[in-house]
Amino acid sequence: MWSDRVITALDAPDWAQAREMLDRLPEENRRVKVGKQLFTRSGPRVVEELRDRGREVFLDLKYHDIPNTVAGALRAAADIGAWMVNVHASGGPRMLEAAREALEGSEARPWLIGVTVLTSMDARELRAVGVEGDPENQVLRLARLAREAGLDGVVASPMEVPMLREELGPDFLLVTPGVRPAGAGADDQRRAATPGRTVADGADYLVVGRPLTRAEDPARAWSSLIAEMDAAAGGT
Ligand SMILES: O=c1ccn([C@@H]2O[C@H](COP(=O)(O)O)[C@@H](O)[C@H]2O)c(=O)[nH]1
Repeated sequence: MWSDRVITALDAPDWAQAREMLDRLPEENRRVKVGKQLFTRSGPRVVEELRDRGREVFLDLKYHDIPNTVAGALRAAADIGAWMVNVHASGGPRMLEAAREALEGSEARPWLIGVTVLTSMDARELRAVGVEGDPENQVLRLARLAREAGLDGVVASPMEVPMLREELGPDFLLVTPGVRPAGAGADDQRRAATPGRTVADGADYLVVGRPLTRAEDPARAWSSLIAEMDAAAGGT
């Protein structure tokens, strides 16, 4: 079902406004993402409220710290019932391995995903933090690290999906923010593509925020997103 492949980013200032966002979207939108702003303001009860409403929660806190600290945070994320969690792959192999080990034996183990290069960054910005070359090379390097450490997949932009599929095979999860319907503004995203292209290229999950949550009619925006995904996959 295409609806299960969309993760809606509930980027709201607090739970009351996140709930309003959710209420304007169809019930079939089962997968949602809680990020730093909402979690920092309203805390773990947001995950509980969303689960009570039948939603699966990608807890997008992008942990990036020493191995021991990341491991502890991930155990806490699993305890509160996150369905998907993530860490920055640039935290390095020992941190990634500690992350994987921390989740072993969790009652309901969340998917563990590595963030590669933020979709807001282009080659110029990467250079500013000391990484030469184009984002694709760095994405591949970090995705390989994530896979070697036993993570389930990576966050990357839609533009890297064909390359990652070819290099890492069909079973490694590709989670893609930076999705923009044709004609929509890119906002602060720099490596973006349309939902149709993202699906046709083989992404597993599309993370979509503002194009849905800031649409005048979020339910209509949802329907056209799903229709575009369906058409791109040949109506399967
Ligand atoms: O590289 C990344 C990693 C995470 N994100 C998050 O995804 C959503 C995208 O929201 P839009 O409104 O559709 O741009 C947002 O919550 C980011 O924190 C990302 O964009 N890029």
